[in-house]
Amino acid sequence: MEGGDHLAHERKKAQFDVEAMKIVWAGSRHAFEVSDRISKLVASDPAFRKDNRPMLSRKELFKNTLRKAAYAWKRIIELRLSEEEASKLRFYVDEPAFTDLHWGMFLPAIKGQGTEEQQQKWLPLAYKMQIIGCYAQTELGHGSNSSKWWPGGLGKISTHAVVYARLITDGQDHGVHGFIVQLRSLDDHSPLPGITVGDIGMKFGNGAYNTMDNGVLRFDHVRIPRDQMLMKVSQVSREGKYSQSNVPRQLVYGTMVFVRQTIVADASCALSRAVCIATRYSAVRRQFGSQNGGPETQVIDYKTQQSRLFPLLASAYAFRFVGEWLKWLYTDVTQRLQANDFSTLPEAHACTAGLKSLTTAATADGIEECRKLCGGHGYLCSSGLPELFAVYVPACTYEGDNTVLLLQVARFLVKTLSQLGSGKQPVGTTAYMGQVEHLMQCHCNVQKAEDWLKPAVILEAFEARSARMSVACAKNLSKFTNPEEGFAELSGDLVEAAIAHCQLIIVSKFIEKLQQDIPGKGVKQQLGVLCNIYALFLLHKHQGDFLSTGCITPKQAYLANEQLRALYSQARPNAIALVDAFNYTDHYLGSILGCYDGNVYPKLYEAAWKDPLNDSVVPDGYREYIWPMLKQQLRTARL
Ligand SMILES: CCCCCCCCCCCCCCCCC/C=C/C(=O)SCCNC(=O)CCNC(=O)[C@H](O)C(C)(C)COP(=O)(O)OP(=O)(O)OC[C@H]1O[C@@H](n2cnc3c(N)ncnc32)[C@H](O)[C@@H]1OP(=O)(O)O
Ligand SMILES: Cc1cc2nc3c(=O)[nH]c(=O)nc-3n(C[C@H](O)[C@H](O)[C@H](O)COP(=O)(O)OP(=O)(O)OC[C@H]3O[C@@H](n4cnc5c(N)ncnc54)[C@H](O)[C@@H]3O)c2cc1C
Repeated sequence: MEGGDHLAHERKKAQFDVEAMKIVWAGSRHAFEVSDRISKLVASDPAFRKDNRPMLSRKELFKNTLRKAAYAWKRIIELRLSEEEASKLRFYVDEPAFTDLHWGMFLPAIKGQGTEEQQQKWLPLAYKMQIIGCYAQTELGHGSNSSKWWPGGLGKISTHAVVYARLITDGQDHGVHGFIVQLRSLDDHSPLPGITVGDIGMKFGNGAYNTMDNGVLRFDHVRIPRDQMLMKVSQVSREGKYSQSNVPRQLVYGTMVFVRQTIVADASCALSRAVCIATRYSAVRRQFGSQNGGPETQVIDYKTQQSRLFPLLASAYAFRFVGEWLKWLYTDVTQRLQANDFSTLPEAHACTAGLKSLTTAATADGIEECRKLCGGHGYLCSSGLPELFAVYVPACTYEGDNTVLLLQVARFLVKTLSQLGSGKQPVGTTAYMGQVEHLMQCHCNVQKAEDWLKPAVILEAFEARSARMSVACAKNLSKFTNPEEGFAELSGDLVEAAIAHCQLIIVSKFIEKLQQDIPGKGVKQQLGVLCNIYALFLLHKHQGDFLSTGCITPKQAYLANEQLRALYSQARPNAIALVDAFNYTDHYLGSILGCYDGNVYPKLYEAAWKDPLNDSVVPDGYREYIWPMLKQQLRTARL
């Protein structure tokens, strides 16, 4: 079948209103309209072409990114795009660039940690891109005293950086503070005296994150004017006297709370993109199983394919909703901080750190699973999956290594439990710890598979598992005379307790979403199926935790799995429509396997001939290397 919509028969199977689901996915009608308009704007502009990325050398690739970034900025100004529209434009251009760090970290660091005066001086310059900044925290070695290593945008482009370094006055070390430092001349871009700066080299994958100039930076007797220390949290007077404002020191790390929150929202985008490709292709691909000469089976109909694919589809939706909630939490904590209420900062830190860790790990693994779900063709660059994986996977490391972040969550959980004794009632995402006595001894009430569809049953099982794992850690910790030693010794268990807590957050926010009014025929019902798939898939995957803590019985674990299989069958007819609801353009997906019309094979065939190797029938190098070898073989054969 040439042309036409090869997935039309699949789209007809949908049991819900896809247009209404698009609004739910986008967050609101307004968000949908902005996203739809900007995605089409980018897709229709040849200046944003990206299919040639894997073929370009590093220098060509980087220059191409600079061109795109400058062109995007020009379009933002010409079209008078709002901040929301501009960030959508960046999203659909789909190419990491120095501008990400400028807008995503340099500006927020000044906003969060600069005084009013400092903000007035630096923000207008940064907003007009008259200076370009990056965020320089990580070191080559360790200790905030060797070389900075990794900051994006630093290597070749940034004129300024917010540099994190130890502040020492009168011989006293006051710990790490942020400083605005000019790195390069605003006239000829050469590094200022005493500054050594450059790119750290090629990274994983062709194209991918190599559009970014991650950099190295060294200082040799560089003087930073006193008023360029970010002084909202602490100050140094003209006389060199150090003082602290009446705000928690942890605000120095506030930029990370902001960025981790955006990374969670971004995880749902990356995962949904991979899932969209794998789902469409699974409906197109047929392999084996034909009976009486009929067509072969669509691979999406294999239960094994469904049990690998549908939990990822459900996770994409789950991460979307938890990302939405996290955005609300971040806005709330920001408003509180402005009113000098710091009470929710530890929770915001724990939630952003933990959810960043969980969602990026699941997304990175999920993209790779989607590649495998597409069989051999998934390994072709034209599937879009290799580049997506290569560009995404560092999210497990940047903004805090995922294990290090889970240990931050574990500290927060242990602290929360220890405060129960003093009568402090836990709130927010740890409110369930207030019921710890009940959760330690409750019994799951599931008797038949359908009982697992009750939100209260699911929630109690996840709460009991999380509470019991945290309490077990706290009990074991109390056996150590040195708490830090105990924490180090038990860190493996603590990480698992943190994972259980974060999974509970994601499950509970999905359930809360379903309690809202959701318009559109069948939309809520489909989301209910996905929510149950997400929860029961986790329960099945981690059944060791649920069983060993006595939260469920082996029979109940068996029933959960039985229910999960039934849910996969319910999701099957809706699968294509559920990925159509992401509303991704073919340009954004960048994948032949995931193209909207499903016309995969002719496109794969055509794309192969565009590969530079096929420019000539006989390749370069044939005369030099192959021809002499063939001749040699001929001579040997005659002998
Ligand atoms: C108009 C155009 C628009 C265009 C728009 C374009 C927008 C584009 C947006 C793109 C978004 C950006 C893209 C991002 C790309 C990625 C770039 C990557 C950047 C980085 O990686 S930056 C470096 C990040 N580094 C880390 O994350 C290090 C991880 N380690 C930590 O986080 C450590 O905790 C620490 C280093 C911060 C501190 O360690 P330390 O040992 O000194 O302290 P503790 O861990 O013991 O903690 C002490 C107490 O402080 C609390 N804490 C820790 N961190 C935080 C925090 N962030 N917030 C609040 N509180 C925090 C702990 O809980 C401890 O508290 P306690 O009560 O004392 O126990
Ligand atoms: C693509 C990319 C972009 C980046 N962009 C920036 C940027 O713009 N600005 C910036 O400042 N930085 C940036 N970074 C650096 C990034 O923030 C760090 O790499 C990250 O925080 C991890 O730190 P590390 O590299 O020192 O890893 P390490 O801390 O050395 O981790 C190595 C291993 O040790 C383990 N480990 C470390 N500490 C502990 C512990 N306490 N307990 C148990 N296990 C532990 C980790 O789990 C990991 O397995 C970027 C990194 C990447 C890959």
